[in-house]
Amino acid sequence: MLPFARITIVGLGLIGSSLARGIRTFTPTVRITGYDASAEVRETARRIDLCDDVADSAGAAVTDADLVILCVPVGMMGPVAAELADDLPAEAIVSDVGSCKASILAALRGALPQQRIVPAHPVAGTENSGPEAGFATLFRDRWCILTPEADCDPLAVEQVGDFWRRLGAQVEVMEAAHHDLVLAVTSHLPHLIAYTIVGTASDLEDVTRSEVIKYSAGGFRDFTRIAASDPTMWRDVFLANKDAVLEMLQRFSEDLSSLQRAIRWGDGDALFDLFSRTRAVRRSIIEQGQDDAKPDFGRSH
Ligand SMILES: NC(=O)C1=CN([C@@H]2O[C@H](COP(=O)(O)OP(=O)(O)OC[C@H]3O[C@@H](n4cnc5c(N)ncnc54)[C@H](O)[C@@H]3O)[C@@H](O)[C@H]2O)C=CC1
Ligand SMILES: O=C(O)C(=O)Cc1ccc(O)cc1
Repeated sequence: MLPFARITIVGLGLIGSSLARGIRTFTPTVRITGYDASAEVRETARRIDLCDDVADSAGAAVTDADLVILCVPVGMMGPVAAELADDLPAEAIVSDVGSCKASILAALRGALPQQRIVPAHPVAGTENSGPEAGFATLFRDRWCILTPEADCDPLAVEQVGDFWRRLGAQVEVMEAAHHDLVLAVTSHLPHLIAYTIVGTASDLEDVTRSEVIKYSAGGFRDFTRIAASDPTMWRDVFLANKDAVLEMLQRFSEDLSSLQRAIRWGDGDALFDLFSRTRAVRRSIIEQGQDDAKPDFGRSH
């Protein structure tokens, strides 16, 4: 039996629209209601028939929901939860898809003190945004990490896990603070590095900059894809996961300094040893089937 009959998605961008498409494809009997603060996005959602209903307010979207999934930028999770609180059925489960978890859990709990809340983070995405960027298979063979409070109703956790498995995801349960530390190094720091490198290149004087574009290949090009990610989303992630990101950035800076020293003193062995270790990391990722050979971006939309 399906865990939920009526699902409301708040925020119809990349992740919200991928959820709507995934639900339609893999659990077609589920009734989907959508809401987005942007009238333009609501209009697009209606035009492309993303949901069964598109409501004109957050409250109206949730009145008969079994599951409400918040798919808005991290900094808007608390305000949106407060906006719909009065219209939420007492038995509805509230979830979200935010990229960091501890601050969102605190914000949702503050706005919805009595509600069953099962936060989630699908570790799947692209650099694109908006209702037309999503696709049904985005979550297939990707992790979805659930970070419920210790005293959360186990049935609610099981039902939300069941929901994500039906979209093709592999589900893991973890403490919110631990999630934030792990994702700080595997996702947030890489984005910060990409923003920095592309920013540094674009600060170069005009002539050089045109050469940067002309000869951009391999590594730099890969960084530009990540650095094209949504500015609102990533501003919120860094502000919300400040402590974990600063901790990982400190370690990264120390490691970068030691590489700088190895280059300055011609310590080829140090460089070779590190590059051999990192090559092994890449190979073990590929062996586990989490590689770019089956990327999010290359999937059929
Ligand atoms: N983009 C990615 O690759 C991934 C994003 N996430 C998380 O998913 C969430 C959504 O990200 P995307 O879908 O990529 O962003 P997006 O920018 O494509 O969509 C966000 C949508 O939320 C709407 N919105 C903003 N404030 C709102 C409010 N107060 N009420 C209702 N709607 C509102 C916007 O109008 C927009 O349509 C973020 O929390 C992000 O951290 C999680 C995994 C991957
Ligand atoms: O586009 C990429 O390379 C990503 O890393 C996608 C992504 C962005 C944010 C997340 O919280 C999870 C996945």
